[in-house]
This record gives sequence, C-alpha cells and structure tokens, in this order.
Amino acid sequence: MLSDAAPGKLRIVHGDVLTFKIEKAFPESLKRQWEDDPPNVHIIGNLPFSVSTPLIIKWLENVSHRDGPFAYGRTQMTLTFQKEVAERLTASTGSKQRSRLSVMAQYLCSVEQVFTIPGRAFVPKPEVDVGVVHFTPLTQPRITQPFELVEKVVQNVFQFRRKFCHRGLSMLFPETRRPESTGKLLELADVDPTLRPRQLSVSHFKSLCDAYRQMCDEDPRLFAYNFREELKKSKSKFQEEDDTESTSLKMKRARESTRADRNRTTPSRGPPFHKNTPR
Ligand SMILES: C[S@@+](CC[C@H](N)C(=O)[O-])C[C@H]1O[C@@H](n2cnc3c(N)ncnc32)[C@H](O)[C@@H]1O
Repeated sequence: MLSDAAPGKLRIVHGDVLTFKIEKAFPESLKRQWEDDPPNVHIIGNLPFSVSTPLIIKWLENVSHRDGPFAYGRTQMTLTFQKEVAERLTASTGSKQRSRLSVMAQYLCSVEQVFTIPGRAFVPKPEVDVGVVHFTPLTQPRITQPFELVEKVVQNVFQFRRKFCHRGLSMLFPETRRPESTGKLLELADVDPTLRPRQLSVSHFKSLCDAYRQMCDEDPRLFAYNFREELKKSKSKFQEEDDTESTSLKMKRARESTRADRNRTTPSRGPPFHKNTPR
C-alpha cells in the first residue's frame, strides 16, 4: 500500500535485517569516500530489542571493516534500544553504565542518545522505556587495531567489572606467566593497574590494545590463547583424573568386597569335610 502510494520513491523489501545485504540495496552512485561527508544513505530502525543489540555489534564490526552498510562510506544510523542499552552505548568514562558496549561503539563512532520514548507511547506498552541513538562513524577510529583484538581486550577487562582492571587483563595470558605478562602489558601501555574498568577511557583502551598487539607480534601464539579453553581443558583433566581415581577406587573396593565375601563365605561352608566325616 505504502509503495503504491509513492511509485518509484519507496521500495519495500520483506526480509531479515540480520542477513539482508544492504551493500547491494542502493546504487553505486551514492558511494562516498570514507573521509567525505556521510553518504545520502541513512539507516533508521525500530527493531525488537532482541534484534537491535546483536545487530549493532555486527554493524560496528562492519564500520571497522568499512563493509556491509558502510561500503557507501560513513553511513549514519538512528536506532532504538531498550533505554538501559542506549545509556550503555553512550556512557562516558567513569559513569555507572560504562560497559563493553560503550567502548566498542565510541572508538568507532560518535554516539549520541537523541531522546527517550516512554514505554506508554507504544501499543502494546513495553515494560521499559526506549532510547533513540544516533551513530556517525568516525573518519579515524580512536583505536587502530583490528576489531577482533579490540573486542578481546575490552571483553576481558569488563568481565570483572568491579575489580581492578589488571584482574580482567590478566586473563589475556596463559596461567603459567600471567603475573609477569600482565605487568608487562600495563607497563607498556602506561596504565594504572588499580583503575576500575569503568574508569578506563577510550585512550586507555587504545594504549592497552597497542601494547597487547606488540606482545602478540612478539609471540604469535598469544592472540589465539583463550583462558576459557584452558579452564575447560584443566576441568576435563581434573574430571579424567577424578574418573580414573574413582574407577581405581571402585576396582579396589570391588577387590576388597570379593575378598571379604570369600572370607565371609568360607566359614559358612564349614570346615573342609573329610570323606569319612559324616555330614
Ligand atoms: C517494534 S516493531 C516496529 C514496527 C514499525 N517499524 C514501527 O516503527 O512502528 C518491530 C518490527 O520489526 C520487525 N522485525 C523483527 N525481527 C526482524 C528481523 N530480523 N528483520 C526485519 N524485521 C524484523 C517486526 O516484524 C516488527 O514489525
């Protein structure tokens, strides 16, 4: 109905925004250089919250690779989120809402919460208020390391959000050399180990990512290290040891009970009888 009312001006595509190839949806002529003003392509979305949060992570990665919707240049986005998520996306250093999402969004984009829509404005009324957030990709990202590396550092720091930042950072390194490597990282980055994750600015994260990159270049196996896998391996090793121990314990118990059985049954059979002994 809408596209009939605006012939040639409106095209409605029925599809899944998570898989739709926006980079093929508009004419090539709309493409701009990255450093130019944003192109005449604007993404506006009011999606379910279960879609908008994974989508913004995917789109931030696209910003860093300059592909997907950002093949046209610095495509701007205006999207709705649950108010708390909107606050996390825009949270400044030191604020209570400061999180992984704040750093990942702000190192790549200028992010602004434009307004809040009260839940009562919707039918049916959602449980929460809605935040409208505007993103413009930066001409120069504030951290120049690969997205995957930044994501790994930021994620490790924020997994212990109430502890000092050295706690989360230490998990970037294998257990056997955790204290020395964490010390080296913090020294190279010149970051105070007793800062809490939410006190770290984007430039702190830049220094940490640059230092971690230097350490990964010195030891090419380091980036692939994942403490969760180490934990899983050592858990399954303990489990195996546990299993072996309980198997040998079971076998020992079985041997003991057979022996006890034998001892218990022998007397019941009575003394070995002699042929001539009357029974
Ligand atoms: C909150 S409603 C918004 C409706 C309308 N756009 C508006 O602003 O009033 C969310 C809409 O997103 C659609 N939707 C849900 N998941 C989607 C997905 N993966 N891809 C595209 N649309 C989706 C739903 O069908 C629903 O129409």
